[in-house]
Amino acid sequence: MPTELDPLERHPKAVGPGEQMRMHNSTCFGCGEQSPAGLRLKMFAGDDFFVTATMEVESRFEGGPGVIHGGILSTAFDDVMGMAPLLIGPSAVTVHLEVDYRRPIPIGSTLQFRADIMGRQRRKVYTEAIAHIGDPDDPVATAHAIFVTIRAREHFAAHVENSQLSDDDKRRLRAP
Ligand SMILES: CCCCCCCCCCCC(=O)SCCNC(=O)CCNC(=O)[C@H](O)C(C)(C)COP(=O)(O)OP(=O)(O)OC[C@H]1O[C@@H](n2cnc3c(N)ncnc32)[C@H](O)[C@@H]1OP(=O)(O)O
Repeated sequence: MPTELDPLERHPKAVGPGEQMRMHNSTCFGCGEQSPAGLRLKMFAGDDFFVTATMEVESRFEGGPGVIHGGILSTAFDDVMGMAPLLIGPSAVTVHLEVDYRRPIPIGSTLQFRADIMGRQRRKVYTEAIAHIGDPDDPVATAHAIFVTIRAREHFAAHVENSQLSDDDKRRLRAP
């Protein structure tokens, strides 16, 4: 992370501490309620610059026998950390993601996430996150990611047609 950082300020329209974060896209594989096979992550704004989330480790997420698939875990980290920039400004997309897997995560467990904004420099937002099963001081995995803020309408304009969103939602996204 660079040493020269911009000041962090909570966005006036960000949801309040303790409130559920609004889905950034209802058909998102990570947090969307309309994603048929998604992770259905529920996320909450924390104080200052962090978000939390929980995820039931369902048997459909299995990788090795009886444990979570590493790609599923990194997807969850991506989405939880990707919500954090919304506390300080516009939507942002991942440009870099790294995950450290520390312990096997059993099917049937409840994973808890916390993602913190570490700093911002121009459009780059630096985040770190932990996943734990009850004891935040003993994480089962940790992650770091860099997000870059975008103008969402412009960024997705060429792709909205491929979305699972309803035609009405697609029209709303395209509206000026
Ligand atoms: C409806 C609402 C939905 C809201 C959507 C919210 C989704 C959140 C949850 C899901 C997150 C995802 O999975 S997102 C999906 C996966 N990610 C993506 O598809 C992103 C693909 N990448 C891109 O489209 C592009 O790289 C952009 C738009 C992010 C950036 O391109 P750009 O606009 O031309 O900007 P560019 O100058 O290249 O980069 C800006 C700054 O970032 C730095 N930068 C760029 N890439 C990297 C990198 N890999 N590692 C470090 N730094 C990087 C540059 O050096 C520069 O720093 P400096 O010059 O300032 O120093």
